[in-house]
Amino acid sequence: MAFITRQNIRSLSSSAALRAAIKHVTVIGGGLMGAGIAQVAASTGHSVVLVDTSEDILKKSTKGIEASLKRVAKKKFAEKPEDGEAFVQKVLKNISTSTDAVSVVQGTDLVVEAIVENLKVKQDLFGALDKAAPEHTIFASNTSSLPIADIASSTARLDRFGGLHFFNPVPMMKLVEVIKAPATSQQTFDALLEFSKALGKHPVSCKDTPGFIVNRLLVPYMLEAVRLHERGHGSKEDIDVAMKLGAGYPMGPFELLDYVGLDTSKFIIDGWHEKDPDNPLFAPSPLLNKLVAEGKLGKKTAWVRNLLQTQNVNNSPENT
Ligand SMILES: CCCCCCCCCCCCC[C@H](O)CC(=O)SCCNC(=O)CCNC(=O)[C@H](O)C(C)(C)COP(=O)(O)OP(=O)(O)OC[C@H]1O[C@@H](n2cnc3c(N)ncnc32)[C@H](O)[C@@H]1OP(=O)(O)O
Ligand SMILES: NC(=O)c1ccc[n+]([C@@H]2O[C@H](COP(=O)([O-])OP(=O)(O)OC[C@H]3O[C@@H](n4cnc5c(N)ncnc54)[C@H](O)[C@@H]3O)[C@@H](O)[C@H]2O)c1
Repeated sequence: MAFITRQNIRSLSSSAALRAAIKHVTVIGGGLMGAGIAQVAASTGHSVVLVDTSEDILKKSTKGIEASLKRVAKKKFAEKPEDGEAFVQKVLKNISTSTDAVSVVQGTDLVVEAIVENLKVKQDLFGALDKAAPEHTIFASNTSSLPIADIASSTARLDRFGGLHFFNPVPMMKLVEVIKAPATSQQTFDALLEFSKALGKHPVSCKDTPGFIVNRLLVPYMLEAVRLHERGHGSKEDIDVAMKLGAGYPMGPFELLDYVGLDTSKFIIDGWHEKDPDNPLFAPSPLLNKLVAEGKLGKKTAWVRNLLQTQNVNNSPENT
């Protein structure tokens, strides 16, 4: 039987407090991933504040969440559509929005960051939030490819910082990679595992290594598909069909690239190329660079185009 000391009572109670505490979640970034994370957290009874840089973006995010919730409700409440509508309204009530991350983190238990895949931008954000958030608040990044320890280095809460890597589309994909950086405390890691389970997801434990588990395998596969096509060894369509019918993947690599977003994919490989410049797999792709420069980002381009039209910012032909 273990002796109960003042110290382990303190650590047990703070561990329980961390676990019990995640009720209020701030999701930063209302794009593809942030909107999905906010939706799933709100659907599982968490109170969520979704933050982005403009009211217009937040309006689009909320509309996207409502549309996705309706798809979920249609299936879940097939027999009683009126219960489905009540479910959608109840979940939406759990979500509020803001353009001021620093002020909203003052009342939050967990921050999940899902902004652009750029180390400096993420560090700046967390550096500012660290000064405003309460002691107990856990910070987590949804980064696809950046080391969690590098992002956390702009804060003074290395023990309360981890990775929560969700998959796209968040409402459908069951996996969450929970990343324990060298300084992440066991309490924080456990709290993130518990939170993932509370969302109805299946967490796996990851070390803070490049690409964690999924992207360490997926990114080289997708890059190899692009290289295969660049060598003229297969059309995009044939490669997609081959991987769907031959390997049983739900989407081919080009379809998935389009779904993930070409900008995010470019950020990922540019970052890996910088770290491993002699690896030909990570060499820049002129085609990818051209498409991103033209604002052709894949499936989300339609979303961005709608947004620009709403804002009436730029309807020039190169943006259409
Ligand atoms: C040289 C330069 C090249 C650069 C290459 C570098 C590449 C690097 C890229 C790495 C990217 C990493 C990104 C990230 O870190 C990790 C990821 O997220 S990877 C992506 C993981 N996701 C997938 O692999 C998705 C695979 N696809 C699927 O599982 C399915 O296709 C789907 C998305 C679930 C859709 O299913 P389908 O059957 O195809 O289509 P349906 O439309 O019929 O949908 C089925 C069912 O699902 C419901 N549904 C779908 N989406 C949503 C949603 N958003 N919300 C709610 N519900 C949804 C839909 O209603 C259907 O329901 P049903 O009708 O069946 O009741
Ligand atoms: N796209 C994917 O399939 C996928 C999957 C898993 C993880 N991720 C990771 O999730 C993160 C977000 O990816 P995404 O696809 O949702 O990108 P996205 O471009 O769809 O959305 C990013 C959002 O963040 C907002 N934003 C940027 N800077 C901000 C700031 N300082 N404060 C508040 N909001 C800000 C943007 O306005 C945008 O709405 C990235 O780190 C990406 O690597 C992406």
